Amino acid sequence: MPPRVHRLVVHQDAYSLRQFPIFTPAHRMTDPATLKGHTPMMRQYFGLKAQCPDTLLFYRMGDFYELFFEDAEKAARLLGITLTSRGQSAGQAIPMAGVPVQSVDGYLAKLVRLGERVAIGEQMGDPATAKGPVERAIVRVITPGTLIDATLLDAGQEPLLLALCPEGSRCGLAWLDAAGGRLMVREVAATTLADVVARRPVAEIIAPADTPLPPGISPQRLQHLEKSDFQTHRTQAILDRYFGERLASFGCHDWPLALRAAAVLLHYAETQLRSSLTQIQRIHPERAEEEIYLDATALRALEVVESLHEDGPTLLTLLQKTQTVMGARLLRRWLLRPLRQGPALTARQETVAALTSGSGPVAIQKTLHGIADAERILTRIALNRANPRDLAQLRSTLQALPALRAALDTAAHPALTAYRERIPLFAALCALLENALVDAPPMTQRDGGYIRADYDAELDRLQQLSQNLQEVLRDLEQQERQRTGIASLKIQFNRVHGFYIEISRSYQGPIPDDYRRRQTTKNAERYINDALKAIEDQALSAESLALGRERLLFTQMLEAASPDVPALQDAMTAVAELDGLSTLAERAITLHWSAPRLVTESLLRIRDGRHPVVEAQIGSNFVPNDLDFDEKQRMLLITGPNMGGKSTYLRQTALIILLAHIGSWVPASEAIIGPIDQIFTRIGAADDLAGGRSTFMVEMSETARILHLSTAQSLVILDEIGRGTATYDGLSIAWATAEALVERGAYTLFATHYFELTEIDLPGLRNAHLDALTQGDQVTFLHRVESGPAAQSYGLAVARLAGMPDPVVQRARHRLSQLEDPAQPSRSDTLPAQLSLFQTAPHPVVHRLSKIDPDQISPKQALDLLYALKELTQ
Ligand SMILES: Nc1ncnc2c1ncn2[C@@H]1O[C@H](COP(=O)(O)OP(=O)(O)OP(=O)(O)O)[C@@H](O)[C@H]1O
Repeated sequence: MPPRVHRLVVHQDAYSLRQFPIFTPAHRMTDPATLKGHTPMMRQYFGLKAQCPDTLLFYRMGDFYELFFEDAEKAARLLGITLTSRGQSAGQAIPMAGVPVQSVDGYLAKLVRLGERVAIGEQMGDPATAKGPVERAIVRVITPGTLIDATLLDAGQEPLLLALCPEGSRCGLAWLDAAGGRLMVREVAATTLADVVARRPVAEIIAPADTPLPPGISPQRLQHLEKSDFQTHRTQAILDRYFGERLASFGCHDWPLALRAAAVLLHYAETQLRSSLTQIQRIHPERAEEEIYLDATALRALEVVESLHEDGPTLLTLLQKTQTVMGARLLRRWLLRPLRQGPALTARQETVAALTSGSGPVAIQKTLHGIADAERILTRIALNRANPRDLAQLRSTLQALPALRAALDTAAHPALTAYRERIPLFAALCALLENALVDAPPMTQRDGGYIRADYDAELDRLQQLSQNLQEVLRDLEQQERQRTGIASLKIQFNRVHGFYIEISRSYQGPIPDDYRRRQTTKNAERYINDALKAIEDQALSAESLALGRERLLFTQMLEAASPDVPALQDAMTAVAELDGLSTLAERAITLHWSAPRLVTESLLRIRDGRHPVVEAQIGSNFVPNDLDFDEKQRMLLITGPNMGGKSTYLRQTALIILLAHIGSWVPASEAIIGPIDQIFTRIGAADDLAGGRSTFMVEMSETARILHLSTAQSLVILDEIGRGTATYDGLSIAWATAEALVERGAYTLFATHYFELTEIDLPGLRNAHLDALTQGDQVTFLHRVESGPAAQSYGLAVARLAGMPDPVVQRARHRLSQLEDPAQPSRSDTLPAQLSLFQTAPHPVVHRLSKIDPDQISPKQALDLLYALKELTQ
């Protein structure tokens, strides 16, 4: 089936539900011929479904959201809910599945995690007054890339929506973090698009029809839109509506494709959310020349934010001591996008330095405790989707600000005073929230109870009325007991059936004439009479008036907060930065790190460098090592035993450089670092069977990328390349790669088990090895990097250490001595011939058979050969 292409219609007016542009493709069910014979309600359902054909439609019916037809079957499968059927429409039973409105969030969260899109069809009219089915409308479409509700979002994650706008050899990209209110853009050569997309996990992608699926993205995540949606005249109107004249000040006017992507992105998101994205105040251009490029492979191999093993430690988990979730997410963003030397990085370094001096970071950190996830709350306020608890959390955030500012004042350091200026107090808004909201408001407005007593006289009056009712009811109960003589009679209330007079079944006497039956239960009959009905009407109207009044007051509060949203967003950005930076300061002190020196000369000098994550696990047993690269000395070829610490040394160098470029201190006693533009890694064996690439193919394509893209300012880490193929092929590839990188002048750490490579004699290349001691068959790793090549190989000792059976180790030793001793039969007799790329080794039996000529051997020789072949199969 060809992919469905949606069309977005550009609207320039303010948004309202009714005028909202909807995707155009018509659902087959809206065909008048198909609709014939269906009930009015089902016709309404098909009308809504036609607006959002590729979604699961949650159709509100009273206290449930119902799904019908294929949606019901799919939801039943994905959510494990019961599939039933509802009456008949057009002569057929309608498959149906439903979820209670009260618990819908959990189900939505699950569907969104599975990458599904859900349309919410709400009841808009009053069921009591509606003729025919009550009016319904799609109030929003929930998609994985446009989440803003706290219940659907993981606090630590930032689901991103990405728009692509390719044209010729270039492509514009725009990412939206809808909940955080951030929009980032970039423009790249089409050849690097796949890399740039892979670097940042995205929840959903939109692109013009025919755009191929970027690698690693599941087809379900990609939405194709009409190409015309990306045309400049349409996109410009959207940008004008959002940013007007300010657009020119964002510094991305020279990126027309990125701006078009941004516009389509905004329009797509507002179409799903059915609201203008007023939380988006600006566009952040991401310029390649400002950042250190670390591709997805390097991020994975270095275990920066995700471990290669389930729940394993990462650099992020080591750093993640932030006080707020905003700070936690920011730290993650910093790690994914390290900065090159420049004012932004210098400012972070200066703040971290300021926070490590004086009374240390703890004074600031203590004041951050009460601060909630305010940036997401502000988005919900901007979109009119905030709930009472959101406002209470905003209140506690505002209440924490004076102490934070006081702590910044006390620190009296220019770097920190600058932050003080970025965090105003919002005293009026804080006072409003303190006066209006109860201490612990409920999550939803549904049942009221979130506005403080004494805040509004009218609300107090209405609430008084409904509370007095308790007394009135008690009086009536007393009266009725006396009048009827039924001692067990009770007057009660429940939400479904309202007020009732309950008479237990144990009472067998006559029931008063004015009692009308309301409900029968197992143990009792429930009645109502005129007196109780009058009280009920009064109560319900007082209650609904009070609820309405609370809603009105809440809306007024949101309106009062709205003008402060942009300034509050800026303040929260400053708070998140302070949290991130004070965490880096705390880590620097606790983990005994030192401030790196970023210099403009071409050099890398590390004294006593450590791998921060390995050190966190083994503590003082970690052996620090140095590294010295300068203008002349650019490559280190590292040999040494398995388990000696080669990979650890390689990775720690990359991590130290990464940490230095997020503004952090580093695990070394000294680090002097010249300009770095990119970090590349080729580590470990990973295949990509789903992508149709073998281990060796992955290894070669990663190496090829490094050879194409690295420069004299790049750090390149190569861990045993060439292993995945025949020895001589692998060795030759490793050799040629090493030579190419030396010529390129990239800072290269090259770990290898090919001792032959230590013979390369080129200026700029130096040999080093990881030290180990052997005694008999025992090997002790010293984990110290020493200069010169390793003296011997320790493979067999390590194999024994790993528990290989003794006979196998013995046999290997024997084989090794044969291979190493030139007097022994030549290699070509004992080993199959060297294999070239992509060939597989023939089985020894085949090898032996290929050498004989059956016409030339006697029956006796044939029998001997048969026995020999049999033995080879053992
Ligand atoms: N500097 C060090 N100090 C203390 N222990 C270390 C150090 N470096 C590595 N180790 C320990 O040695 C183990 C093996 O290290 P690593 O994986 O770096 O070895 P390797 O030489 O790359 O091995 P192989 O060649 O088999 O890949 C690590 O898991 C760690 O526990």
